[in-house]
Amino acid sequence: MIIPFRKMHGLGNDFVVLDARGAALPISPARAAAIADRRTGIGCDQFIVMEPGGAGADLFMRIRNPDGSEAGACGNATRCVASLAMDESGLDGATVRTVAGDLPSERLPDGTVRVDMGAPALGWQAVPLAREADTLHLPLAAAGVSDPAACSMGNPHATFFVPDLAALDIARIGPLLEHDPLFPDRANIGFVQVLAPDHLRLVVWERGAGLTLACGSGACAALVNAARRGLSAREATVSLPGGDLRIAWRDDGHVLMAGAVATAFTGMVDLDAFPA
Ligand SMILES: N[C@@H](CCC[C@H](N)C(=O)O)C(=O)O
Repeated sequence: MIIPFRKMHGLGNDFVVLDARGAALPISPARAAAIADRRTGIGCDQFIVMEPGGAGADLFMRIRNPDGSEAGACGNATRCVASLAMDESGLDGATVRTVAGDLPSERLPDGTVRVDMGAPALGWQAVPLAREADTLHLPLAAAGVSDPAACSMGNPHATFFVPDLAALDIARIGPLLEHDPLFPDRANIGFVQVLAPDHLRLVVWERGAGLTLACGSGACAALVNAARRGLSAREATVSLPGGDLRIAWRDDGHVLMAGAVATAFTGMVDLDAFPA
């Protein structure tokens, strides 16, 4: 079965996007993982399938990591597929339905796309954690880092605050922390250096994906956790290796994320060339 795909990205956090709105596609976790693999497939940080949205949504977005696991949220992919939906409708707004909820997006005058990621969940059961703990100060540490804060943005995040990101070996400690028994569903692990109350520098070790150039939900979690700790304002620029996101934690609890999106290229993929 040969079908078209799009390669999209938000700040270098890249996605293979398939369109299953017209007809269901035979995508197993193994097939998604093989296509997402940069050595054997097209390669991407997340494998995205657009499905029919149903009433009240422009489309449903299914998210898989390169290890085949399904994720509840992907902020950058949400902005990418919302941008596609807006291109199709000619409107400046679109709602993307995910397993974690409906996410309204809008195109801003400067061409960037802003998504309302909803309210973070701050309770330990919601993250989720394996046992009761204060999500503002998790009992968790690894070489050079300790005392993270956690929240869910529809997916689990822990955020460490460090004086110098360059001093960390994130490729070594990231996987250890992702798989810590405190996280029954594993977790995305963010490392934040506070540059100013309105400017955070962030690197994320993503669950099921590893180091990425940007993680939208991780940027939201970083701002939420920094603000909860009194380390930042409720609105800040979050600088990631791939570029900047503007994050605002509104007084009504919703977190807004704005940034660039792009289509890198389009092509055709033979699904039968990958494991069923
Ligand atoms: N890149 C994403 C997050 C993708 C999912 C994550 N790895 C998970 O497993 O929760 C983003 O932009 O939010």
